[in-house]
Amino acid sequence: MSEIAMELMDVKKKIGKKEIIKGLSFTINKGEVFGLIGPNGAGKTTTIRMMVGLMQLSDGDVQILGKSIKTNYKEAVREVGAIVENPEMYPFMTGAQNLAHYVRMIPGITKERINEVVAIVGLEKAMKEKVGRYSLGMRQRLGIAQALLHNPSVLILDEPTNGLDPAGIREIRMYIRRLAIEENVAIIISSHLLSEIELMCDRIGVIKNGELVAIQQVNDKSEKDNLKQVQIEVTPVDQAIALLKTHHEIDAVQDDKQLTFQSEKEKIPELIQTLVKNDVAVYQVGVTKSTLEDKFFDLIGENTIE
Ligand SMILES: Nc1ncnc2c1ncn2[C@@H]1O[C@H](COP(=O)(O)OP(=O)(O)OP(=O)(O)O)[C@@H](O)[C@H]1O
Repeated sequence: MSEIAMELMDVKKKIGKKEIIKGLSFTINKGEVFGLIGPNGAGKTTTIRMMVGLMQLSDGDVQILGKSIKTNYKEAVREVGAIVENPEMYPFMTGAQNLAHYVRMIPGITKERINEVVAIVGLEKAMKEKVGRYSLGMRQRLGIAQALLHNPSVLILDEPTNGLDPAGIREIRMYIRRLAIEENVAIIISSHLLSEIELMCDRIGVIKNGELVAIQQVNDKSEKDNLKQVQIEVTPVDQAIALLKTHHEIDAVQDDKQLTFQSEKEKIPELIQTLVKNDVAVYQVGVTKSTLEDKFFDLIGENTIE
């Protein structure tokens, strides 16, 4: 079973009277690349700011390696590396000087670790060059290296491909995938572009109006083709969500009175049996062919899907 790196538990955010995030719950595993996607204003940045401890939660909790961001802030945040706003880099200094400058602020980072992260993002040869001469993609990679220095369990990147040309996007994608595998970190990426994120993520969570509307596996093509979108109408809903999670490792999402999740068709009777055996009343079971892309067309509108 995969190890959970981060768990969002009914996370809510209210600013003034407006509820911006309305109860987000999902988990991200070590070694997994998780995409958070949704239209502009959906709540991605707000969610990420809460995940990294830059913004307080109004309700719920975020746990990183089981450490609560509310009750164990320092230890929880220690496990997170992030690029939320553009990382501060000095163009007149070389890559190596920038990292050395940054390291002065965090105790315990060795020279070996610096060399290690530089190698992970493939910037060995550019270390002696001034950052002002770097391409945007190289600057992003240096930012990623910086965020990795303290060996975090979770790396969070807000719109990492913003402003990059196709070659830069390809580069970042490659390093992100490599990072998840080699360092076994959980990587969370936000974007409003499906086409970009689909290629680098294992799973994608779709948010709209501060709510999670779908979670979908993406990278494993064979599995993706075999998976069905299942909707069930059940009570009590919370119990059904918990049962699917503990017995079958399924992340079900509440969508009005229904629960939606992905499953292989052959497994559906078994899932329903678990629910019924545990006194959950099942009123309806539906299977649709709706794909993630269809959802995006509904959600985001055609013109932003490339
Ligand atoms: N400080 C604030 N005060 C009031 N409303 C806010 C504040 N910050 C964000 N919002 C609102 O919260 C909602 C979510 O914003 P957020 O920036 O998290 O969305 P997003 O999905 O990251 O969008 P984008 O892709 O445009 O960055 C928006 O409707 C935004 O107007």
